[in-house]
Amino acid sequence: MKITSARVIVTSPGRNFVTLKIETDQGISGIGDATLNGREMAVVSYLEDHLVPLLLGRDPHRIEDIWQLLYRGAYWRRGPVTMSAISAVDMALWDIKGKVAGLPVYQLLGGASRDGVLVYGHANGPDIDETIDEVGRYIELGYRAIRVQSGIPGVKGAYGVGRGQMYYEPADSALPTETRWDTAAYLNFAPKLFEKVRETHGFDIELLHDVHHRLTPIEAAKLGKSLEQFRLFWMEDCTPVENPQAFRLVRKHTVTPLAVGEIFNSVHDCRELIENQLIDYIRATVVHAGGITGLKQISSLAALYQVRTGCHGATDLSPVCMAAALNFDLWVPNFGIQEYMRHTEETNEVFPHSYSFADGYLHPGDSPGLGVEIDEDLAAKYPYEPRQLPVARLADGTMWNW
Ligand SMILES: O=C(O)[C@@H](O)[C@@H](O)[C@H](O)[C@H](O)CO
Ligand SMILES: [Mg+2]
Repeated sequence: MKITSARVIVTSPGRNFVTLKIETDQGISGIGDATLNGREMAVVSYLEDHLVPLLLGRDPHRIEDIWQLLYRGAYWRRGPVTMSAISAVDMALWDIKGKVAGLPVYQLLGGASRDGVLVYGHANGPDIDETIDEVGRYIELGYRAIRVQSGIPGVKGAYGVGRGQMYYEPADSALPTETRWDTAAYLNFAPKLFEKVRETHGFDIELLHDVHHRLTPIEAAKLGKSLEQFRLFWMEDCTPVENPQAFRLVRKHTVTPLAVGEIFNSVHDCRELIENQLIDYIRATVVHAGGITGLKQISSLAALYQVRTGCHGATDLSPVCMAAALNFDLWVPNFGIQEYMRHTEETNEVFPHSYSFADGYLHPGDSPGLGVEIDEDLAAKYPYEPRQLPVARLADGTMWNW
C-alpha cells in the first residue's frame, strides 16, 4: 500500500480548522486535525512545504516509523507547529489502518476499557445567577461533570465567558482583543461562585474550573485551599507551567486536584510534573501532542504515577481530533475525563461523524477508522478567516497571561 497524495484543507465554518487528507493507491483515505488556534497557517505551511513531499510513496501502515521519521528527521524537535503537523499525519494514518482492518481505531489500540467516555461540558454566564442557571441546563442535558466559569464584577472579558449559549469562541478577531485581569477581584469572587453552585445544585455533580494561567504559585495555592470545601474534580492551569517546579508550592498547600497540559506537545513537557506527582490529570491531546502515537507515550508514563488523562477538547480542536481523542479515551487504561465543548451545526455538517452523546458519556461509534469524514464541497464554502486569541492586561496596563 502506498500514499499517493496528501492535501491540506482549511475551512472556517464559524472558526478555522486545518485538516490533512492522505490518499492511497487502494482508494482508502484518512484524515487528521492540524488546527493550532490563532496560528493555523504556520502549520499549513509546515505540512505543505515540508511534510507532504516526505509522505508520498510511503507505506501508510508504518505509523510508528513515519512518526519517528517526522520527529527525529526534522532535527528541530518538538514545538506546537511541528507537533500539530505530526499529529495530523499520525491521526490520518490510524484512520487508514482502521479502515483497512474494518475496525474502529479503539479496537486496534487494545479494545474498549469502558462503556463510554465521561465528558465535561462548559457552563458559563456573565454573572453568578446566570452561570448557576447554565449549570442547571447542563444537568438537564444529562452531563455528570461541568466546568463552571463566570463573569467577574469589574473584570472586562473574564476568561471562559461566552457571548451566546453553548458555544464559546475566544479567538474572536483578526487582531487580539484586549481584556483586563484583576487577581484580587477573582480570588474574592471564585469561592462565592462555587459556594452558590453547590448550594443550588448539590454535591452529586462533578465541578471543574479553569484558571487559565492567571495566578502566581502562591495565589494558586490560596485559591485551591479556598475551593477545597466545594470538592472540585479539578482546578486547571492554575499557574503558568514553563517552570514545572512552581507546582510543588501549589501542591504543598492544597488537596484540590490539579490538571495541566493543554499547551504541551510532547511527553518531555509532561515528565517532570508526572514523575514528581505534582498533578492529577494530564490534559495533553491528540492534535497538539503528536497524535495517538504521542498520546500513548504520555499516558503510559502517567499510568506509572496514577496520573489520569483529561484531554483538552475545546472547539478549536476539530471533530477530527474529537473522534481520535474518543477512540483513544475508550481504550486508555488510566482515563480520567474528556473535555467536550460542542461544535456548531455548521462545523458538524462539514465533519460528519459517528460519535454521539448520551447520559453524560460520549462514544466514538463503530465506524471503521476514526469515524469522521470531511465534506470537501461544503468545507470550500467557508474560506479561512484570520483570527487570533485575546490578550490580557492588568489595570495599570501591564501585560499578563491570557
Ligand atoms: O480548557 C480549555 O478548553 C481552554 O483553556 C481553551 O478554551 C483554550 O483557551 C483554547 O483552546 C485556546 O485555543
Ligand atoms: Mg484550559
